[in-house]
Amino acid sequence: MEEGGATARPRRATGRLCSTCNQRKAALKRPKTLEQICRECFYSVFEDEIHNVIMDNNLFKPGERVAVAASGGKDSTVLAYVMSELNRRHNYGLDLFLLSVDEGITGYRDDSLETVKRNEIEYGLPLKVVSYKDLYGWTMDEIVKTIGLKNNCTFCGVFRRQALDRGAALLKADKLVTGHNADDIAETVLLNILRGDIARLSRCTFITTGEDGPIPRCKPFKYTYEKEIVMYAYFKKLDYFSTECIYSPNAYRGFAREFIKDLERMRPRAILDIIRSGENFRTATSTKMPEQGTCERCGYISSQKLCKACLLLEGLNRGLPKLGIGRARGTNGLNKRVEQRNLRSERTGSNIESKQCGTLDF
Ligand SMILES: Nc1ncnc2c1ncn2[C@@H]1O[C@H](COP(=O)(O)OP(=O)(O)OP(=O)(O)O)[C@@H](O)[C@H]1O
Repeated sequence: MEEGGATARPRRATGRLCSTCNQRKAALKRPKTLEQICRECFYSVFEDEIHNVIMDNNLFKPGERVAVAASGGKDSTVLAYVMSELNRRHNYGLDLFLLSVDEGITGYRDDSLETVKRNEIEYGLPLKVVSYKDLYGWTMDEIVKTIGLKNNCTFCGVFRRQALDRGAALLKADKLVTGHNADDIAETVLLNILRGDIARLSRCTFITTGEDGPIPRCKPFKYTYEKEIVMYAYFKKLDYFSTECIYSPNAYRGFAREFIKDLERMRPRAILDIIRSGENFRTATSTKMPEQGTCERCGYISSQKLCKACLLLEGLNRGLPKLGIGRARGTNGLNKRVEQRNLRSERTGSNIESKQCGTLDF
């Protein structure tokens, strides 16, 4: 078990009094601020910070139906728990639901869905499960059998994004919330810089996205550190699933993640500062940004004639799985060029995108 990683046990504080209440013994060192703090005060600051983020950003309105994207992992389990606590405590007046996507990964998602089903009962939140098999006709197991491990995260990320929207529509949800945390966002800022992806860089720090699409999605954990989420889940003894996806050998993203963890070890604020840099990033007015339209085939939002999910699906169904892999840089009509380039690489066996990468959109 890696020290300080997402699965690490909290570091114990050393016999001092809690720096917040000055009464109880400190039980941990808060990763975000390095304060020695007792459990009770940790729960309070953790929950209050999330409540303040929700209020300051007007994330919800009373009466809204909110789907919590629940994978069974630590982030979304803590999110479901904290959302239902805050909803009750502060009378948000929200109708909360759990929404899970079954990607069809045997030995991984089937097990984590069992966790979500237990949480459905424990938290009293109705659960809706949508599957890749039903939506697209393919499970990830079948996709990986066809395309191998390379690029499988692209299929999974693109399909999941749309599956969550479709599931939220079935629930008639007004908003979708995901468990993306501060570390995830800092990592995505870095990856978008490394890829020179200006369009995504400029929107990846937004706390709410997709307001012009079918269902806005929000990230209440935008400023919440992963280590604190793990500690919270650990101390509260929440029931979550902690195995890594069996198909995610994403070396490039992993490198960015490790880099951020190293920075955090030296200076915990580094995570917040990377997010702030992303927030303050401005694009030159001369930079051409993609125009949002709808997919000709499925009607889902897309900046191209066909959305990425339809392009990937067409590739799978035509036996040309590399068809939709790679990046169309935003301008209309590029779909065709990406398609032609990928068909060429399909024939020659080379691949234009050597790194595996899931979607960098939240
Ligand atoms: N299969 C899924 N079904 C529903 N929501 C999902 C699913 N996979 C991911 N999500 C949502 O997207 C968020 C980020 O997913 P990611 O794959 O980065 O997982 P993670 O950081 O390990 O989060 P978690 O600990 O919740 O699994 C999750 O917190 C969750 O809200």
